[in-house]
Amino acid sequence: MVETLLELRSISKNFGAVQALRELSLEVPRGSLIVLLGPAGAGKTTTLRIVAGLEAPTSGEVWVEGQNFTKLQPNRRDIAMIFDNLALYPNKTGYENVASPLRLARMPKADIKKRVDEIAGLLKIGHILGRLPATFSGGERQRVALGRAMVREPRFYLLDEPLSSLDFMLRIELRTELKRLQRDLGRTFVFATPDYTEALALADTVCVLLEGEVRQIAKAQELYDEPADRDVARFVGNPKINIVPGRLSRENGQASLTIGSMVLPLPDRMEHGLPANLSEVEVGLRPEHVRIVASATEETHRTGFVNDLEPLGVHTTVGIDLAGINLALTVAGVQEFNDGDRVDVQLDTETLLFFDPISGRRVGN
Ligand SMILES: Nc1ncnc2c1ncn2[C@@H]1O[C@H](COP(=O)(O)OP(=O)(O)OP(=O)(O)O)[C@@H](O)[C@H]1O
Repeated sequence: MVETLLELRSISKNFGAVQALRELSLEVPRGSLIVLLGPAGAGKTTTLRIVAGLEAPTSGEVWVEGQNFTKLQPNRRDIAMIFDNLALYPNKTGYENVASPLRLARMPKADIKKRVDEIAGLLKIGHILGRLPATFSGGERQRVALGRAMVREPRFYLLDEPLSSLDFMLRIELRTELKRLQRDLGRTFVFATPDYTEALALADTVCVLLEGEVRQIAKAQELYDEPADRDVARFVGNPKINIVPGRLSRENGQASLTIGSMVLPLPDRMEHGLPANLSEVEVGLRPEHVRIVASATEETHRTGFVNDLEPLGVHTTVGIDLAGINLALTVAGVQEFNDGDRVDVQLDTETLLFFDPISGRRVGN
């Protein structure tokens, strides 16, 4: 069994009238990479600061390796917190920057060299270690800073949007390296980000924080396929999921779904698990689940009209009016459409998501 390294037990945090966290519970197994995913203001930084001891929870407890850390001084926790704007010593070489935490800890020189070389190899910074930071590119600077943070071996690492100031390509490259570093060295990471694709690329497990509450803890793909509620469904995925009102009905054993002026037969499998007393629902359709077809020939085919177009390079988002409702769909490549063009589409009724319109919780299988 994998040991739980960090456990947050029902953490709440109020800043005056603002409730930043509400009964947040989370377990982090040793050697794992957990992503805290949430938009700005969701409470990610507050959570990390509470774990690091920089902020006290209003209620709840922080347990590390089976000990109650809630009231322990930050400097006695032996937890590293890594931010986005990591600073380097400008008048020390790359090597001295990376080595500095080990020198402070009075590690023997030969051991320091071994550790720095290992980290430098993993971060591909061996060739710049002899230079001063002023000569580094942005990416090199961030790599050296990460090297300095990773050279020590604290209990675990808290990373607060550590890549957010880097440009897109560099961010993608460094996140892959961070993941490899974490795996190869067997370290434990709690990584906060507002970016779902980053979570997808990095995480073993994702904890979705919305408005200070844990809404779902799951594998990244599961958040996409089986979101716990409407808000998670909306937050995860780009372009955004279509969520439209619908009505379920059952006649002669056949379930159907009415959206706008359209009635769609539902596969038997879909009906299973939908509460029998629920007729008004909200229906979630991922943009890729609405497909353009050559002509409307089957029961699940419908005709709509283009009312919006957004070319995004590898794909184009096309807005259509379908039976009085607006839906966004994605098509590969750059597509030539004009406003008002007629398009025939197929709705993938197998993959529809249903939400209770009042609670927002997902219902059905
Ligand atoms: N010291 C503070 N005093 C008052 N309110 C605070 C304080 N720190 C955080 N908050 C509030 O708590 C909530 C959560 O903030 P937090 O910084 O944890 O969010 P976040 O998810 O990290 O967002 P971001 O991605 O913008 O950093 C916000 O509403 C914020 O305004």
